[in-house]
Formats: sequence, structure tokens, C-alpha cells
Amino acid sequence: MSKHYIALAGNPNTGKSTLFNTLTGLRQHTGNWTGKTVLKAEGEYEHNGQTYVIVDLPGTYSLHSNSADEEVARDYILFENPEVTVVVLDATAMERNLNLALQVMEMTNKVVVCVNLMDEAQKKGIIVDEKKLAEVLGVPVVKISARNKTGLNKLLDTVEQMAAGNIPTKPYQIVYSKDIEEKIAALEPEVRELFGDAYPARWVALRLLDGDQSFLEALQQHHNQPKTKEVLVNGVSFSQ
Ligand SMILES: Nc1nc2c(ncn2[C@@H]2O[C@H](COP(=O)(O)OP(=O)(O)OP(=O)(O)O)[C@@H](O)[C@H]2O)c(=O)[nH]1
Ligand SMILES: [Mg+2]
Repeated sequence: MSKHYIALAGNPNTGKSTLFNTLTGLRQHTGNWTGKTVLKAEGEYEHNGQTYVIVDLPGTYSLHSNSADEEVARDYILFENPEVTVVVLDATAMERNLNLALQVMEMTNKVVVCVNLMDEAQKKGIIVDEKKLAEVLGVPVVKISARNKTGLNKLLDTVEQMAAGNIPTKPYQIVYSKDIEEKIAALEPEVRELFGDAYPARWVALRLLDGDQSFLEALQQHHNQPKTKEVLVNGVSFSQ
């Protein structure tokens, strides 16, 4: 039976590794990401008779090119295309944490938002309305406490259903200023023509507008098919 590939993303200190360790136990191994001195933890768990390979991505505040950690997390979501990306949030710092969730939701529609540290939130009198949040975000939201092992079954059921393609999502998309939206609208078709559906066109267009050179290099490297035709997008050449 084939395995399912799942990624754990989130800000630092949101309990990703606690969740990862709880799910995988001893079925995990660590090493470095290729070409980086960033720790890679990968493991497996079973749920309802299926095997899931889960990757504990480095904790980051964004997915641009500010650090090796961010590049690793970004490249995994973009190039390895996991069947589900679980974004782990700290229930006691939702506003800050949602920022990364929105960034992931610009890159993929296969997102489950996992609100962790619910035990801590309860102590502080913080209430998280997961139904409302799921409605607004357009992706499933599951509340857990990784430390107390509550909500895990619901999380794994949701991951299972999403991997099976049974949960249609409509991730909330940030709308930028008119200026930027016009530029995105001009670039997006070119990106789509060049890459098809291989990468999220709107997100790539945004990176091109950012002038994110490090990302463009990663994209060029990843997209290393035999060069038959050179195409210029925003001054950067790609083979087609
Ligand atoms: N109260 C409470 N604490 C938790 C929970 N989950 C994790 N923690 C604690 O939060 C701290 C950070 O947990 P980690 O699992 O290391 O967080 P992380 O997201 O892997 O952090 P980075 O690897 O730095 O990104 C640890 O002290 C955990 O014990 C939870 O559900 N409730
Ligand atoms: Mg960790």
C-alpha cells in the first residue's frame, strides 16, 4: 500500500516536535536537509491501517528567503508537494501564528490548521471557535493539546480525509493593493504557461515581484529539465 506524505509547519515553539514525537514514537530518524545544516526529522505513523510519512519542518515566521530554515520549509512545501501540510498554531498567540498559516495557504490548498496548546489557552480563558475559524480560513481547523494528547484522533482523521481528497478547501487569499494585484494578474498567466500546475502560479508571481533571488535560484535548480527554449519572466530566464 502506498504511503501518504504529510508536513508539519508552524512558528517556532508551537509544539510541532512534541506532536511529531507523539505520533511517530521511535519510528523516526533525523539527519540534515540536503546541502543545509538544518536538522531534518522524518518519521512514520499508522492511522486506520494506512502509513503516513511525516516531516517536522523547522519552525519559521515566514516562508521567504530570510534564513536556511525558511528556505527548507518553503522548498519542502513547494517542491515535495506533501499531500497535507498541517500548520501548527499556538492557541495563546493566534494573531501572530495565523500569519504563517496564511502564507502556507498561498502556496497550497491542502492545508489543515492545527491549533495546539489548547490546555494553555483554556487556563488563560482563551476560547478558540474552530468552526468560525475554519469558515473564514476555508480549510479545516482542529484543536489539540500535543502535550496532553487530546484532539489527536480528530486531527489524524482530518489528515486522512484530506489525503483521500474528501475535503474540498478554499484557502483564504490575501488581497494586495490594486497596484500589486494588477502586476500579479499580468504575471500569473506567464508563470502558468511556463510551469503549468507544477507550482502555485499566484505565489510564484508574488515572489517574482518580491525579487526574491534566492527563491528564483531554487526554482531554476528544481526546474532543471533539458533546455529546449529559454523564456524570460521578469528578467529571469527559465528553460521550457
Ligand atoms: N502546555 C502545552 N505545552 C506544549 C504543548 N505542546 C508543546 N508544548 C511545549 O511547548 C514547547 C515547545 O514545543 P516543541 O514541540 O519543541 O515546539 P516546536 O514547534 O517543535 O519548536 P521549534 O522546533 O523551535 O520550531 C515545549 O516546552 C513543549 O513541551 C501543549 O499542547 N501544551
Ligand atoms: Mg521542533
